[in-house]
Amino acid sequence: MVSSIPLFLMGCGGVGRQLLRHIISCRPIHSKQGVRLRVVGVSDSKSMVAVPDILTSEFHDDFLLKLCKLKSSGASLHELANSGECQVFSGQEIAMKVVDFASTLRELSGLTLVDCSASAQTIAMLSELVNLERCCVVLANKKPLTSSLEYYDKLVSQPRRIRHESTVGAGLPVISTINRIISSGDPIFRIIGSLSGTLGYVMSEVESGRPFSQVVTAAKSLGYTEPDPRDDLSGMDVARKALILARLLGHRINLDSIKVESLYPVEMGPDVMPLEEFLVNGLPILDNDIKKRIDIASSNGNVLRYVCLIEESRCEVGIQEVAKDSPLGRLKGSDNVLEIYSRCYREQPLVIQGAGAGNDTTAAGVLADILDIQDLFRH
Ligand SMILES: NC(=O)C1=CN([C@@H]2O[C@H](COP(=O)(O)OP(=O)(O)OC[C@H]3O[C@@H](n4cnc5c(N)ncnc54)[C@H](OP(=O)(O)O)[C@@H]3O)[C@@H](O)[C@H]2O)C=CC1
Ligand SMILES: N[C@@H](CC=O)C(=O)O
Repeated sequence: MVSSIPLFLMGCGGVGRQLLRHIISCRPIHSKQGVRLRVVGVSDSKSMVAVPDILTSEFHDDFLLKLCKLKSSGASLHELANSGECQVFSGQEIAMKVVDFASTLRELSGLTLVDCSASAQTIAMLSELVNLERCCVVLANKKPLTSSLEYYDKLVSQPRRIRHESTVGAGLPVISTINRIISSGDPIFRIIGSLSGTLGYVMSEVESGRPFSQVVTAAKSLGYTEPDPRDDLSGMDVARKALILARLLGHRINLDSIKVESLYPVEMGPDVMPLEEFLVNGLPILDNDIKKRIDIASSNGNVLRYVCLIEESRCEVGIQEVAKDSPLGRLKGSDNVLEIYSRCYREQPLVIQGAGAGNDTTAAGVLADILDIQDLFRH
């Protein structure tokens, strides 16, 4: 018996495109597992392409590769309008069409909505659709889970139908591990770690002598940063991950209850300075300050790490001086590390460590999540 899983992908940037490539290259593995991933629609910030007949057709792999190539060149999906292989929608039509597809497919097979955008615009639609029978949601995007508690509650109200492993730790098994610990009745009382691939990479590279501005630019081209790297440098991206973990532990808090430390001043923020200007002129202004802070830590025999701490009612993220020879201090490159303390892991924490950012590992995490819900699509 084959599970045919219709997929709608929102966002075809670095992660979304890598997901499509993984889907194509894993076809033989999935076939052995009795699973067929049927991509029926893809959207970017302006347009959406969908198969001509949502009930029966799927995008061919050649079309998906063409789509990836087009998006890698910076073009809009709208340019596929004349290909004769898809329907194209834009603006308000997109959300209406997705809801329409989900309603049509719910009787037959269901639909998996995969959010690989970094947008808040997907939140309302996802939180409604997850409640539609046989509709599943897989997220790399952290924003749906870090907006209001009302949206959060709606999204997690169907736990079998939502997966979001890649929202924290990219491909690392963080969410599934915590869920297992919680389900076993083992109370988690402390989580501490370094949860930003970008900030981990930046700190360890600046330590080895490279200028901050150069390293941030490199992190962006390696696919570690958010679309606007200030989301990482402000600490907000880590704060979102901290909020996802804290809410998973049952803390009824919002983003604004988290103490966050930014690496740049407010006058360089997204509301004040255009991204291009920040990358070209803003970043180099920060080089000396960051180097000075790292040198001071080094003269104490320490290193700087951007640390996330969740403990009882405390939830904070910021720079800390840590011993070079500690689990956090030994981190290199884009690795994340997470220490979980619970009744069973009281003295020696359960430690999860590995690559915490990058298109490849993140897309792999998303794909594993999609496969994890395959049972819901078996007939
Ligand atoms: N990179 C990483 O290491 C990790 C990333 N993530 C998360 O994965 C997500 C994607 O990251 P990444 O691929 O690097 O980001 P990119 O900026 O490369 O891609 C974002 C994509 O989302 C599209 N988009 C924007 N708004 C919408 C919308 N309203 N509806 C549908 N699509 C939209 C963009 O469209 P357009 O092409 O038109 O601009 C673009 O294709 C982010 O939420 C990020 O936090 C999570 C873990 C790790
Ligand atoms: N920008 C993030 C990517 C993963 O969420 C990071 O640097 O960790």
